[in-house]
Amino acid sequence: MLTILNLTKKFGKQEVLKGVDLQVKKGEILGFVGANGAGKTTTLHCITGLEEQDGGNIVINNIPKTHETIFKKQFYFIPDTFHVFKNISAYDWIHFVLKLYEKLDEEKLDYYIKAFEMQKSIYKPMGTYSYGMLHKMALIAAFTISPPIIIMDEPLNGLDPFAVLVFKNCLKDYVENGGTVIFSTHLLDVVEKICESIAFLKEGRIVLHESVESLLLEGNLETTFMEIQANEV
Ligand SMILES: Nc1ncnc2c1ncn2[C@@H]1O[C@H](COP(=O)(O)OP(=O)(O)OP(=O)(O)O)[C@@H](O)[C@H]1O
Repeated sequence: MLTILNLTKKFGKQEVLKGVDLQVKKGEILGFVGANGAGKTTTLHCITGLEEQDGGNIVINNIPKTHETIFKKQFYFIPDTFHVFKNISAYDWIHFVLKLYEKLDEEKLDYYIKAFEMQKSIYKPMGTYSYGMLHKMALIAAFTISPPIIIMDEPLNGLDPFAVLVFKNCLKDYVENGGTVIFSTHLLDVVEKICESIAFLKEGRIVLHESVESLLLEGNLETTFMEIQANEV
């Protein structure tokens, strides 16, 4: 579903991505982990076009990133920071996004608004929203669109325990219906519970991409993380 080959990116003289190679299969939920500053957000921004890559190829659902218009409809990206239109209601914003994706489905939208218990606040201006509410708004848009792949940068930040549970259930349904997910996180217990696989990014390269099940046979994810950090690349 997602193929990244030899992705490179520099900021000034700093080589942040040194040749990222990653394949995510259809139906996979991939936890994307790495130390602070490893380059996770940069990788996600290169995939989604928020940052221009220096080199490498990115293909989603057999469509190369160079076919920009159609490529952008293959994914929905939830960033870790939101650029908010302060006076626009979340409801209007979601409608706008759904129309862009040509996926306006009122019934499905209502379903997710109710699932995340946003019935009361969805008509309020986004400028009045808390960080967690903005995350829920983005999740409602993502699940309503149900694109081939949902890409998320630390999606659980700001979510209360109820919203986390709803998120997990929606994710399960989405994947059972053919969706694919990649999300960055520092929460290894979440990866353990909901991801099929995990990819470790270290110093600009993927150093391990394995099924969670097989890693758990060898130990816990925390130990694996610590060992990877301690080893030479
Ligand atoms: N716009 C930018 N300009 C200059 N340097 C940047 C920029 N964005 C990121 N960097 C640098 O690139 C490196 C990787 O940053 P990135 O945000 O991708 O890491 P991360 O793995 O997502 O980190 P964290 O887990 O802390 O969120 C860091 O050293 C960061 O300072």
